[in-house]
Amino acid sequence: MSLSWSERLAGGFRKTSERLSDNLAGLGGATKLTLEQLDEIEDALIVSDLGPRAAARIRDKLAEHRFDGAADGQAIREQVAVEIAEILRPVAKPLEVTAFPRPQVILVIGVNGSGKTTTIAKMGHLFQEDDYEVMLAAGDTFRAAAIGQLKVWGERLGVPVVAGAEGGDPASIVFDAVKHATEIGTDALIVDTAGRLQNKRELMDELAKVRKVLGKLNPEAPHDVVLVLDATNGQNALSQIEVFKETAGVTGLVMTKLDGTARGGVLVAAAEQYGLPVHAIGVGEKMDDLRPFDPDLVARVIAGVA
Ligand SMILES: Nc1nc2c(ncn2[C@@H]2O[C@H](COP(=O)(O)OP(=O)(O)OP(=O)(O)O)[C@@H](O)[C@H]2O)c(=O)[nH]1
Repeated sequence: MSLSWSERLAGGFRKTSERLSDNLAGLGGATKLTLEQLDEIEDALIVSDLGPRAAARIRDKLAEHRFDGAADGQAIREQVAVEIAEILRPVAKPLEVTAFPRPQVILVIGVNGSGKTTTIAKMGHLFQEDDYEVMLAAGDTFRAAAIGQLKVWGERLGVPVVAGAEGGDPASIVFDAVKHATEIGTDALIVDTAGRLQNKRELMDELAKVRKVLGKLNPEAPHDVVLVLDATNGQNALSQIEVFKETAGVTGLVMTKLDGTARGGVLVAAAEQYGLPVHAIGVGEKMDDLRPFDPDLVARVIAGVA
């Protein structure tokens, strides 16, 4: 039996929400929380991957809160959901196609295996649902398999894929793709990049070259630099944001693999620490498994009150 969207989402945040619920159980009693209870809640939030900054902020808000009647575990979790939503709401921004002239050029970066290629296909599918014309570019020329994989997704979506040979120059592929997309009036051009972190200098040089070439055709491009993060990496996701922000000028995030054994709480830590837009979240390997990020639902799932 296939699981619903929110059931899968609950899976991805289970580690976070169960830990939080276990640690909040048995708390409460008065209309105001005691200092000791606030300490316990803050600790529970930290061990649930929300990070020290978000945990401290939520603690401060809870300290001011006067509960309606005696605060039990459920009431505390409800209030935690409200405070998490406050942190997440400002970063929830779907990727919008607004570029004029077309195309909107979206560079997609991320470490190998983060789900980058699959996410590109899923993003393309989301755009198609809104009646946008999509084109893909295989700028990850580092691995032949990556080019092949993108072509397969292109066929499934029924969209053109601009690709070159393995080891080819990504900047020239991107140039061809932008030129072609401009000529035929494609709305969104989504570019796969090698995005390897092993060699920062190489990555920076490659992206700088891609930007330079793009600028010749369209000074506004790339319009977006989207970093794909694997939620199963937990706190590592934060250090990836740090590095890619510096090397690639990330403008927004997509978090994938929020289905299996993810530690989704890290999304709250990322929102609090970096404030980068979260465009969408992925909860599976299929085409329609990427959805715009719903901050209120995610907050309630994390707090265990969804
Ligand atoms: N469970 C789950 N698996 C996913 C999700 N997104 C991607 N995957 C899987 O993760 C694996 C890696 O995905 P890719 O899209 O190939 O990742 P990539 O970052 O392009 O990897 P490279 O091509 O090696 O650089 C694949 O097996 C995908 O099916 C998701 O949201 N949930």
